[in-house]
Amino acid sequence: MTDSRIDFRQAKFLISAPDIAHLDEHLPGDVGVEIAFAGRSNAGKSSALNQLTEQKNLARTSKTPGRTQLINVFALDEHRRLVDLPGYGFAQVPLAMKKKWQQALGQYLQERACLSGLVVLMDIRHPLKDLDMQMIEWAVDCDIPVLALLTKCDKLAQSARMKTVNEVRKTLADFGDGVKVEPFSSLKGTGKPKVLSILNEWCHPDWLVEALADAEQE
Ligand SMILES: Nc1nc2c(ncn2[C@@H]2O[C@H](COP(=O)(O)OP(=O)(O)OP(=O)(O)O)[C@@H](O)[C@H]2O)c(=O)[nH]1
Repeated sequence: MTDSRIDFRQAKFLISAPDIAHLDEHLPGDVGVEIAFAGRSNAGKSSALNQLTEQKNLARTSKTPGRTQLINVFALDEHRRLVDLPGYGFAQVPLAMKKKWQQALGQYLQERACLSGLVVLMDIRHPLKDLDMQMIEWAVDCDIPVLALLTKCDKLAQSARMKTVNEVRKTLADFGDGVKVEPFSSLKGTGKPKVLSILNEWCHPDWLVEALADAEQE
């Protein structure tokens, strides 16, 4: 079957890269589908990746913000990958180091042709900071679908959670259908089926489904 659901539990660590030149050197090429996870330091990227793949230690989590400093790539299958990007917006690191990570992040986002979907993770208690908005706007400009994931939703009561979700949906509504907003908790698994369904859809762009069907027929 070419259009079956992706089993995200099969994710395997592939490579940690300081920049995309390193990715180009060590991966078969800028081909297939990559889904990237971006967000402010400490937004919960690594925890979300671990929850979505049901692996405790796939991505390294930390109480210390700014821990994810490299582009970490995980293979889902031969054609699809998940990418944990360096966290942005954390002030308390040496400027030179910060510059280097942000450069790697910008370069990945601008140059990686196989980038097929961007998950922008934001702590539900502090959503839509300037850098988050820049990230979302940039992806929309590049026609890349976005999932704004409001993390740590277990920290808010249901009513406060839905209030924030609705406010963020309202703010991002102008961007159209290409931007979705969902609450998520890595701790409780809240929102997981919805997120997996969106990621699964991104993993099946028409061009890839058609190419795989053609290859199967040959
Ligand atoms: N309560 C709660 N805490 C969470 C959740 N997700 C992450 N955390 C906590 O938030 C902190 C940061 O989580 P990480 O997953 O390491 O965040 P990150 O975005 O990968 O961080 P960087 O490495 O700085 O980029 C850790 O202490 C996690 O345990 C969640 O859903 N609920």
